[in-house]
Amino acid sequence: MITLGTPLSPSATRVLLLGSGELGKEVAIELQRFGVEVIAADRYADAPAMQVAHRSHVLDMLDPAALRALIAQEQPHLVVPEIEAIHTDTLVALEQEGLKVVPTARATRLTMDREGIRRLAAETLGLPTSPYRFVDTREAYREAITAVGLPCVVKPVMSSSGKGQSTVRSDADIDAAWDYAQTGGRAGAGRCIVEGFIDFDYEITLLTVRHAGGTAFCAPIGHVQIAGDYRESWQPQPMSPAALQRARDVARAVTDDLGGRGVFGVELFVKGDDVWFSEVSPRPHDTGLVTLASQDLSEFALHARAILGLPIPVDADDVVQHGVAASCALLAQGTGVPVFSNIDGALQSPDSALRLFGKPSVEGQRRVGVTLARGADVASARATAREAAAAIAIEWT
Ligand SMILES: Nc1ncnc2c1ncn2[C@@H]1O[C@H](COP(=O)(O)OP(=O)(O)OP(=O)(O)O)[C@@H](O)[C@H]1O
Ligand SMILES: NCC(=O)N[C@@H]1O[C@H](COP(=O)([O-])[O-])[C@@H](O)[C@H]1O
Ligand SMILES: [Mg+2]
Repeated sequence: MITLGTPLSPSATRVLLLGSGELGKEVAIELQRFGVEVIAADRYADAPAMQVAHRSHVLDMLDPAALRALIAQEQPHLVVPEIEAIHTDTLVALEQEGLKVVPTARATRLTMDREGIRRLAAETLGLPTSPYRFVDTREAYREAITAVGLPCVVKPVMSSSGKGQSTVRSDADIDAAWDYAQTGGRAGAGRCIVEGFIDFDYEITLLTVRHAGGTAFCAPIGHVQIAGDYRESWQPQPMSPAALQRARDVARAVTDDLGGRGVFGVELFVKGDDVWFSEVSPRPHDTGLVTLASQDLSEFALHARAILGLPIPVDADDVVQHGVAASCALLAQGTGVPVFSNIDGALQSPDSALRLFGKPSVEGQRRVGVTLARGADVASARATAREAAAAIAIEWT
């Protein structure tokens, strides 16, 4: 029997979000709907999830002392990591003292660092991945490129949304890719992965939910990435039965090993019936924003239910899906505080929807919203979502 308290009272069920971006915002909303007391933390003030939380904290979550102090102060019943910029060894230590981390502190530590999850998947679980090397110096990096071959993909071990990531296609790209990896990650200069390029037909995110009643799968989500960052996603991605079965087998192997409860975004490359494991988020995934339109319980609602130990309605092992839907990231390019216009134009189609994240400012390029659309097929849902995003004009104040 699950009990939930009343927020802001001594009986409250307190959840601390470590990371308060757009994904955390939707998780916070779903937790609020259950009357959970939500505490949001991030590196900057007025982050999206902070705007819908009961209270918030600004800190460097990579600083072990600051992270420990926050957890000591808030005494959360659950800690929900939301971004790849957390001192996870502190979470591992605190879990030993009784803290509950979603899905587990070990899963958070392994997936926070590309080396942990890659070695687990490829070397311990024996799953197919791209060939790879980890490097700390420019010299080792050059040797790794020779060993792995061109084209290859270079990424800081601690990064996300393509930050610090480049594809090296010719010798001329080699030095710039190293320099960007040293400056563009979420945790400063340091170790990188060099991955052989997989020439896939398409890539998917397989949202996998570990919940009180077992493991459930959402329909596969197809997506397009540019410079390592998601631009469009759709669900379901058509797949051969063999490829879908392999994808589920890989997702089950990885998530069984990581353990705990919650949504996992298992990223896979597919060519014909072959499937390669790429990486996994032990939490809702940006490409899974499409589930805000395609599923009765979005990936955020599923995460909230799963981490609270609540039931997930499934049909066999499948999460119910309404039909074809798509999402398109709204990117802002500029400096300052964005103002959005022609929202009415963007929402002309009865099949479209919009989420503006409320990020307080932009410097350079930043994802600030997403459009959602349903459609008769993938092509029309994508077109509607793209048109809605393109209709929005951004000005700066
Ligand atoms: N080895 C590879 N071969 C081919 N394409 C790749 C490879 N590695 C990455 N990519 C492309 O770059 C995208 C982003 O890579 P990856 O998921 O590792 O980065 P990320 O920064 O962790 O992104 P996110 O946090 O958004 O998932 C992939 O979805 C894929 O399109
Ligand atoms: N691919 C991972 C991903 O999409 N993470 C989402 O982006 C936010 C950071 O955005 P920001 O860089 O604009 O602050 C994170 O907090 C999370 O919500
Ligand atoms: Mg990824």
